[in-house]
Amino acid sequence: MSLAGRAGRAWTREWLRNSSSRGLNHNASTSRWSSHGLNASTSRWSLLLRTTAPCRHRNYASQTKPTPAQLEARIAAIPIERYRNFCIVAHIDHGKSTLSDRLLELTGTISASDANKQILDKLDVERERGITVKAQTCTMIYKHNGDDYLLHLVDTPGHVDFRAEVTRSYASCGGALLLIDASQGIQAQTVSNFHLAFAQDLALVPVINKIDMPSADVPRVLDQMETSFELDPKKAVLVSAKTGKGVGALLPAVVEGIPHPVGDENKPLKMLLVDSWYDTFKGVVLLVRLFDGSIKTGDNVVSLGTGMKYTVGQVGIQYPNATPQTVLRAGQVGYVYFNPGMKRIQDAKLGDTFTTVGDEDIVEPCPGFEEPKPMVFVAAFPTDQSDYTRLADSINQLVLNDRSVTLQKDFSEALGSGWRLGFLGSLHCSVFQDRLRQEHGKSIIITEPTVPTKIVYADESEEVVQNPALFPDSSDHRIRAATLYEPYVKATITVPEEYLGRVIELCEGNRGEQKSLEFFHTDQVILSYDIPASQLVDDLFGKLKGVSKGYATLDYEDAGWRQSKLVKLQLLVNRQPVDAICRVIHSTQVDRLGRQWVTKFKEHVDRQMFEVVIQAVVGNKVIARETIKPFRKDVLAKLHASDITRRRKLLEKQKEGRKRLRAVGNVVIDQSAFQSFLSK
Ligand SMILES: Nc1nc2c(ncn2[C@@H]2O[C@H](COP(=O)(O)OP(=O)(O)OP(=O)(O)O)[C@@H](O)[C@H]2O)c(=O)[nH]1
Repeated sequence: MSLAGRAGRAWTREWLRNSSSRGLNHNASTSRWSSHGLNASTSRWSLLLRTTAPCRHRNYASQTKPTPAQLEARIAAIPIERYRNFCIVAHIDHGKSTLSDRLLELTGTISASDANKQILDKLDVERERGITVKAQTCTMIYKHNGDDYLLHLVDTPGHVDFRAEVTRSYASCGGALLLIDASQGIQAQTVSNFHLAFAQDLALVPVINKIDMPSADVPRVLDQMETSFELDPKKAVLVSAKTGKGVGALLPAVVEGIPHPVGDENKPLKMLLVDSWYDTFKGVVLLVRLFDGSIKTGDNVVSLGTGMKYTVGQVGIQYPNATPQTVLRAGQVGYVYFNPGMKRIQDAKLGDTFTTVGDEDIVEPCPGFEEPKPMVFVAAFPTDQSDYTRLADSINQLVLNDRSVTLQKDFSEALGSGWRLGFLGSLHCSVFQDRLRQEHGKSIIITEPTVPTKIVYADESEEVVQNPALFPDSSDHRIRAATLYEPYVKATITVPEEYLGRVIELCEGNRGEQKSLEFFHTDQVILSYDIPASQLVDDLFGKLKGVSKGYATLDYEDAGWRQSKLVKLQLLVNRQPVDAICRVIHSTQVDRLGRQWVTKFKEHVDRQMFEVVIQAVVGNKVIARETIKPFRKDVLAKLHASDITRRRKLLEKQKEGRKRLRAVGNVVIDQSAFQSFLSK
């Protein structure tokens, strides 16, 4: 039976609730590009263009781009019945950004030369990695059967860490293009995106992309779509986003298959805050969806969430860059910023509703979005403490534009002052790390990613510990009577049957618990596992790719806390804990990790004038130990054998030196040792 049929709407809605409770909410944004001196709104769209090869064989005639005055007049003449708000959702790399680019060209919103200019202008983490981390939006005008249609397109990120971007995009859309790669077929994120859209009653237009590839197998994908999602194969649009083949049929399918938004321009303003980003000159810019009413420069509006009042400075649309408009109307998606500008990104609460001052009591707020919940934590320290301020400035700048990153000051005996940062997932964390490393090179130390732990004490009080160094020691009597919990995820894995055995072995080896296994095509399997989040963070995705020759795909959602046998593993150097090297892990992993730590740390510590003992311990129990023999400086080499007094004096001095260092436990370890140890 199909996924849709089997699961049913109730199940899917439950799935949606769970996935939104994960609170993924990435907002990597534009000032990142602004820091390179780029215009914020121009750069937002650049992500759409970054992976796009110039279209050499267009199979469609693109429409011409109107002047700003023509644009405004044309938009004003379009009734809400001819609006279509839609997004493109797909598994990672199935071609969303490339297809979006083709649609922009087709509607005359960009020209090939615009695209090339932007491609040349941009250099950023997403482009280097070829992934989208941020939903990008754009308005287009499309002439269909003689009438203008106002289309609002959202290109969503494919990677699971940025799912909140997709969830939020759905709030401003009436439908979605569900894009599937003709050679790969349905993959993990196709399944989860389908469920998300299905649960929100969104109209779906199935699109099969990459039909130009020699390995494309369209009948197979059509069959998968029908059996798994009960989608009518006859409704699928077959395209090559790369060559442009078939793309001309897509927008008629959007106009006919996706319903127009519902709203009344004459009612009081009801405006949902979908996204926001920081601009150095304008302050916080809001991406909004108008449900009712209209908004224009000079209007006084109020946030129903915070009660704060603002005067509108400018309204406009992304076309594809910020294009001012006189007015935004019910059903439209556009941007708004205030004058004076909103200063703090925290004041822009995603999911908040705005209305006109005076209408607060008559407008019902929209349901809103869940707050983001960080899942992966790392600590960052400057290698040289004199770099602290410089590093603080750039971390603050990055966090200002990515509200889903949490930031706290941290201090480590070993590494000095630094910060503890929380992220939505491993990719989110590594994109941020890359960004910091690009700017600071070897002058930054970043600790291994960890997940939080929940402690429920005997008196039923609870504590969530994000920094393992602050996890109570086993000598603390309260922890001995406490119950410990670790976060779990529900992982959905798709894999060809031939790798099934190895994937199951990997999941079980990572403490996974199988929930279901089903074939969704003759040789394709969907597996569902409950897995500890700590295992996921420990590069489960990379390992999965390894055992399946790159064919397995993974998607996950928060599955809450589970009771677990956790212990705190610490690294001691001459009996002093090295607080930067400390983990709360499952008891079964202690021996392996303990041995690994001491062996690896030994490699990075130079011999000293005294013996250095490296231990991995759980409480008082030593799990593994390594010793670095003292470096016996041959102070006597040059002395004549008969000079006994001088010989004794020198030996005494050397012994004294060793004793002093040992006595204070002050093993001098070069920071680069931590850097080499902590970098994988
Ligand atoms: N042969 C072929 N390649 C394509 C086609 N569409 C996209 N690609 C290629 O597939 C790769 C991924 O395309 P993107 O548009 O970045 O995919 P995406 O889904 O936006 O990626 P994420 O946003 O990171 O999930 C790029 O190398 C594209 O050039 C197509 O129709 N045919």
